[in-house]
Order: sequence, then structure tokens, then C-alpha cells
Amino acid sequence: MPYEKEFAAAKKAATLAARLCKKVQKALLQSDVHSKSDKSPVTVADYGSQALVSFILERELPSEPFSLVAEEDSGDLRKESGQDTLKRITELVNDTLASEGSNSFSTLTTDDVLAAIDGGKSEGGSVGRHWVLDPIDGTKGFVRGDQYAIALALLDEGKVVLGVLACPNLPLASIGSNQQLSSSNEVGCLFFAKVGDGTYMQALGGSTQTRVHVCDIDNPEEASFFESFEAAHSSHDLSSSIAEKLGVKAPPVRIDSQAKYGALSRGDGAIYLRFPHKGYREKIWDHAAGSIVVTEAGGIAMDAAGNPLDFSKGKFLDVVSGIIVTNQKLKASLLRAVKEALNEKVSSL
Ligand SMILES: Nc1ncnc2c1ncn2[C@@H]1O[C@H](COP(=O)(O)O)[C@@H](OP(=O)(O)O)[C@H]1O
Ligand SMILES: [Mg+2]
Ligand SMILES: [Mg+2]
Ligand SMILES: [Mg+2]
Repeated sequence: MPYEKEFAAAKKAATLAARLCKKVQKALLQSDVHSKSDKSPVTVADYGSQALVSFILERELPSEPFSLVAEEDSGDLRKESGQDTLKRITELVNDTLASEGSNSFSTLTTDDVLAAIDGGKSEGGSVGRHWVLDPIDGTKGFVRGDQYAIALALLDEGKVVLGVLACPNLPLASIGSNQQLSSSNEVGCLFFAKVGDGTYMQALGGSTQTRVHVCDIDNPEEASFFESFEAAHSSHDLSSSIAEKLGVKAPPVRIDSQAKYGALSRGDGAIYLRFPHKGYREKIWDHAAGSIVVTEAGGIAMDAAGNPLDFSKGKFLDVVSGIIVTNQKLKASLLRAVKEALNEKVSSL
């Protein structure tokens, strides 16, 4: 089976990174640092997650050339002022590796951690294989104690061939706006998808995997939609105008990170709308894992003009106006509503 080893390594790496992030988020929420808007604990988790994923992928796949496009870099950690943070990250990474319980565990030095972080310097592109990592997607949600995700994907010749999304705070039960009462309030989901093989979800703590599918709603009046919690990341005005044109009745479900793609892939909602403000360029690590999780569940991720997302152009994901995600049945009416709303916006400028 193609990509089988890579898939197993990716799941292991994302699961361990989630363990590291959970530990940091718990400490962050228990202390009062977050209320003083001290961002350093966040940095520790972002770097720690990246170091861990980079280290594990290389360790698990020793016979393959290694290329990783990841969000963070070690620049600040190499400065004098970054030494304490670097020590803290190294401890976290080692503690997490020790908790994995494998005998082959050897303690990493601060230099090993710097090297692992810098393993993420690749530029990606359309040739060969490249891992794509967002070590913490939804940093703002992470700090608030809300949703975030560890998002890891593999590109082969410019196409996403597998994706893993670890969402430590996402309930196992539906979070849709018309959710049914559920007996479970357990949180922590791992979504994973491989090209041609469908999308699966399991509890991050380990459980049997279940195949998931996007919803099959075709009437927009029954649809609900996801968008960023942060209005600075995506225009809430534009999405509400699109929803109104489409006839969506439910209020928006606002959550951080690619947990939106995960929730959509299991039918919690029918639409994800993302319209960054002028001048912002999307990065591939914010969408690569999420897009395959949704498409393998039967959905579709495209730009606002209906073009497929192109991950082959390096770090940036250039899109027309925004990104929309939905099921096949709502695609045409959603594209129409988006077009109308965008035209109105232009003519009102
Ligand atoms: N002005 C902006 N417009 C759109 N997206 C932005 C943005 N500033 C940051 N982002 C991206 O939005 C991501 C979070 O998306 P969401 O709003 O769906 O949670 C961030 O990921 P990180 O948290 O990994 O930095 C960041 O890459
Ligand atoms: Mg991100
Ligand atoms: Mg990030
Ligand atoms: Mg960031």
C-alpha cells in the first residue's frame, strides 16, 4: 500500500505533539500568565511540537530523503535571550519522548532540538515529497484555552497524499449548531486521511477508528457554517452576507484552527468560509492537512472562484479572494452566493 509507513509515522508524530501541547496548555491555563498576555509559553509549545514532529518523522523514515515545510524557525532560540526557552523546549520534548515508552529513546540535546526545528526549512514545491507542518494551528485559540490543531500533511509531486489533524480540545461528539444531546463529553480527536482511502477519526487517547463523511445536506436552509473565531483572520461580515444569500438559518459556528476541517469532515456542519482581509497570503500549512481530511470524506475545498487549492507553489497558497469548503450538493449554490456577495462588496467600495 502506498504511503503506509509515512501514514503511521505521521499519526505517531502528531499524537505525541498533541501530548506535548496539552501539557503546556494545561500549565498555561492554571497559571495567570495568559492574562498578562505573555506569549512565551505558546512559543514553547509551537517550537516543541515542531521539534518533536520533525525528529519523529526522520527517525521513523530513515531511508527516505527528508524535506519539511514548517511554520516555525529557530532564529530567536539561537540568541542569548532565547536560551532559557530553548532549555524548556528541550525538556518538554525529552519528557514527551520518554512518555512514548520506546526503548530506543535517547535524550536530545539543545542542539538536537535546534536542528530538528530547522529541519522545517524546506520551501516545498512541485517536485518530490515534502512534509507540511503547522505545529500549533490556532495559536490564539491555544492561548484562550479553546480549539487548536497539530496539522501534518505529505505532498508528493505537489499533491497532498496524506493528512493528519490532531485536535486535542475537539469533542468526540458533534459540535454542529443542531447537535443532538450526547452522552459523551470526551475531547481529543485524531483525523487522518490518505488519498483514495477515505477519512477516519479516532480518540486521541486511542480507540477504534471510524470512517467519517461530510454531511449530505442539499438544502442551504438546513446547513450551518464554520468560520474563524478571530474576525481579523476572516471577514465575519462577508460570511454573514454569503449565508444570508444562501438562505442559511443557523448562526455561524466560530472556532479556531483546522479543527473546522475536521468537524466538517464528520458532518458537524456543511460549510467552512474563510475570507482573509486584503493583502494576507495564505500558507500551505494552514490548509494542507485539513483539505485532504475533507476531500477524502467526500467534501470539496476550493478558492472563492471554484479553483482547486494548489499546494505545489512553495510556502504560499495563492487563492482568489478566499477559501470555501463544503459538500458536493451545496457546491454550486454556495459558489453563486459567494460570487454575488463579492460583487456587492466591490460595488459598494
Ligand atoms: N490576518 C490574517 N488573515 C488570515 N489568516 C491569518 C491572519 N493572521 C494569521 N492568520 C492565520 O490564521 C491561522 C489561524 O486560523 P483560524 O483563524 O482558522 O484559527 C493562523 O495560524 P497559526 O495559529 O498557526 O499561526 C495564521 O496562519
Ligand atoms: Mg496555522
Ligand atoms: Mg501555527
Ligand atoms: Mg503562527
